[in-house]
Amino acid sequence: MASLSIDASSVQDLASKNLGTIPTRYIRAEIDLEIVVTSIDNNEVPVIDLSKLILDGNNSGFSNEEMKKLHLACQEWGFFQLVNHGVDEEAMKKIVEDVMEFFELPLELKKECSSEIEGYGQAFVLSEEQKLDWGDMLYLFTRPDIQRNYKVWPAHRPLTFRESVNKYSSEMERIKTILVGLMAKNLGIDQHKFIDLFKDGLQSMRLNYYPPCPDPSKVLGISPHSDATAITILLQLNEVDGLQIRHDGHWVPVKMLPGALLVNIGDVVEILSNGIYKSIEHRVVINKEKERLSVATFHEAHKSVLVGPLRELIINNGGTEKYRSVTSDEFVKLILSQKLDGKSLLDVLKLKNE
Ligand SMILES: O=C(O)CCC(=O)C(=O)O
Ligand SMILES: [Fe+2]
Repeated sequence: MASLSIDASSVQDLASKNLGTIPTRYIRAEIDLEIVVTSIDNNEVPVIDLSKLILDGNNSGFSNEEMKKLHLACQEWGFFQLVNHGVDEEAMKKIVEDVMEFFELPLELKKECSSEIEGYGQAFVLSEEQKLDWGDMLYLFTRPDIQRNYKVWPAHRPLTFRESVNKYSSEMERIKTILVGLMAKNLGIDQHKFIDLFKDGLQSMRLNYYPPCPDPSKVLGISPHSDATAITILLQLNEVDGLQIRHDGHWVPVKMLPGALLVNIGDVVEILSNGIYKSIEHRVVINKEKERLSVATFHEAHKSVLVGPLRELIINNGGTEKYRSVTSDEFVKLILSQKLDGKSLLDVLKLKNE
């Protein structure tokens, strides 16, 4: 999402200039006050082993215990690390290499990918006063194919960029479908119907680059937010951690396991599930010495889906609907207006009848 109106320069470029002081637009006065939990028992993001949840012919490897763990993770954390996910290793390796290569390109070449909504730049820079995130991104619509706007994809280098994104994006689509099927099972609703809600939904990717910062305690890579999608699957490209998630009133740092994917429930699944699953606030903190890179793959529901609690889940919940229903067009409009006035989308849609 290149700047909608104001051109904030590349943070990567800014950071490379060894500035003595950090420009005030990046400095957050409030961060010091927040509590970060480091290593408290039971305060680690759940780890789910997907190989225990795949139904093979005779069901031999299937673990009900792992299913329960998944259900709890979606209810209480809104996040889980996924291991033994079976994503093609070559596809993982190639996306890592090509995204790294993209951000190493000279600024002029990266800027060729700038545009209004998609492309290279920063998220939603709407005013001169707005605090800025310490990070750059390349934001692309990746699926269905017809949504791709190759004008904002790198044209020449990395040479294999299109191929790598295509392969990785189809792997993410496959994993998303498996996961929503498992969630339906856990929610006690029809798996095929639930999977269909997300079939051919928009998939987009946000390639994130967070440069080191000489005073990391004063900046944020991404401000606290919940994802306005259905499901997000995140890949951290190097060993530098930085993601923190809200849990029990604290910020809990995620220690990414090598090769794992991090999955989180977005606002749409929170709403569809009538609040049984939670879309949790998260933010990114910055490292003093090292850059951090990640790829977030966002999966939306199909645009024909009404974003509102599913009838079966209202009934199971004592008949109380917790959110108002909106069409997907209205939902997109709300995302944009909520960015303008800084309100949480979930708060806007929550019904106050409890
Ligand atoms: O880089 C990360 O770890 C998180 C990125 C994120 O939250 C996002 O792109 O929405
Ligand atoms: Fe996010």
